[in-house]
Amino acid sequence: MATNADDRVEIARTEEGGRKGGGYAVQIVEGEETGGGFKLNLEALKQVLLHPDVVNRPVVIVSVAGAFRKGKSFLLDFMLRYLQHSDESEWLSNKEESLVGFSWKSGSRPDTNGILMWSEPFVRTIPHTGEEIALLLMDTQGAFDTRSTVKQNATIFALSTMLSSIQIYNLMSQIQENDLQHLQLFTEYARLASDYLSEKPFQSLMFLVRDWYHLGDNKYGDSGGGEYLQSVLEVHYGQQEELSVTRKHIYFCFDDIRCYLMPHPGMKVAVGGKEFSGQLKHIDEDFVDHLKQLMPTILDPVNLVVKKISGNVITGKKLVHYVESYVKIFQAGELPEPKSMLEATAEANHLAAKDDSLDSYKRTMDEICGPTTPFLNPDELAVSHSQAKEDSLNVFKLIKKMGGNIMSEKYELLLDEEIEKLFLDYSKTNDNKNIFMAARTPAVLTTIVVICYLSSGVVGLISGFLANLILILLGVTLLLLTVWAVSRYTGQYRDLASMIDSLASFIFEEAIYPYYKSAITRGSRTIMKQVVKQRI
Ligand SMILES: Nc1nc2c(ncn2[C@@H]2O[C@H](COP(=O)(O)OP(=O)(O)OP(=O)(O)O)[C@@H](O)[C@H]2O)c(=O)[nH]1
Ligand SMILES: [Mg+2]
Repeated sequence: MATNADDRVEIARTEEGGRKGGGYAVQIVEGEETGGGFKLNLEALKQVLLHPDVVNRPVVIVSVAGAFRKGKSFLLDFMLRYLQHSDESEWLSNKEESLVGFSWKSGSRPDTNGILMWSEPFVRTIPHTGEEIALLLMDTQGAFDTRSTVKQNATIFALSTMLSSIQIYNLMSQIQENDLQHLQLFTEYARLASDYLSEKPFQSLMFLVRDWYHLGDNKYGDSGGGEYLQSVLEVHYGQQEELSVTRKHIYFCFDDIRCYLMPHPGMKVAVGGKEFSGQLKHIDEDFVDHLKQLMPTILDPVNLVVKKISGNVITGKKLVHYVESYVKIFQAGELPEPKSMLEATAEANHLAAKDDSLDSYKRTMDEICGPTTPFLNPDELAVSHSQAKEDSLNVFKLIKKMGGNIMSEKYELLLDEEIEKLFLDYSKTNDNKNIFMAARTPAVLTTIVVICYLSSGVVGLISGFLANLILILLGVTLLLLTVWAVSRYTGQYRDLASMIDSLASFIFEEAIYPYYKSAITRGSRTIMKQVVKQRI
């Protein structure tokens, strides 16, 4: 029973046998076969949410999510049957009827793809407010199947949590710590996407534990579930921080959290087979009895929770816009990539190793050229840097890390880059300690002032205009020198002082230093010639 819209199973509209209504599963979100993405089927979404019974009515959306192959769609089809019967005593009376609606199947291969909604809404009246609402059912792709990435699983779970007002977290046998961790990861992803970081973002959550065996601990049903949930989600003094953080996060995310413990449905249901198509005659009585109790616990109008976003009641029409914008957020690639446990641990290992190695480099370099040490010859500094870098890379290699060579190479490159950046800072600090370097700007500017002053006198004999120009240059240079001195003294206008430093460096490198060098060379040549002459 595939769930593609092309070969969907349709329930023909009927008023007979106590069952009223029909419909079929509509694919709202479709997972892509390759590339790991998914796409929104806007027309299908509008078909459900702009249905005349839904468009202007507040909606209640009941979603079932959780790991794959755990009877989610099977359960939803019982919800459908319950909702399509007006008489509660009758809905489970036909023992031969096949279970139809959302596609379900036995076997080990995943079935449901993306997110589906039932095409027909159920209009109900909330007793205490008298409000008429449209109830919609939502089926989701099972998480952790062999074809989906962590991101796809997180996206499907997050989207169904963001869109539903009652999320049923379907689990097998018990609630395990990894189930809570996944719920934390997925709801955190949903919280990021919905931007509701400071308020309770989601409404009702029900842990539905299938195949509950531990009757000695807790009884089946709502009250047994409540006690069990309390023991699992308890936050107490002395609890390890990691465990209490997960629990606090879950409590924070939902307005209301419940749990229901379901009995095993019997081997015919669990194993499946050709003659089993969901008929009640093959299902254990205990399970059927609890279906009778579970359905009103979730679907009785007294227990329905109207969909609200930021405190505002959401109608079908409004929900279309929310779905569109939520899907865009997930597709835009702006959210951080959710990681598998191994990936996250390996990344944390590598980050810690990189930080330790960087610290080792900093310690060595601080000893050699830290703020309290005197100026060091730049060539010697470069040699010390190479040695410290090599030692630091060795520290990184020696630390045991999870994640393999490819990840290590990536972080080694990062470490290398960060060390080189640090070296630039160390070089700059070292240069600043050189008093000749520090005096370069005032020396260059004073030289220009003196040259201008002397040359203006000589040039004044030939041209008054040129002499005036030189005096203007002298004035400007004096002004720059004053600004530079004030900035260096007061620590203000540092950008301006840096610009003057750069200008002075440029003049020194391009105009003064070449003359100075050639003068020195010429001078030494003359001295050498005189020495040679004297010797001859
Ligand atoms: N053990 C056990 N099996 C169940 C239960 N309910 C349904 N099943 C069986 O589980 C199998 C899978 O049912 P589905 O409803 O297709 O499961 P699903 O979680 O929707 O699976 P995916 O769509 O692949 O995620 C079927 O063989 C059902 O008969 C249950 O409560 N306990
Ligand atoms: Mg399914």
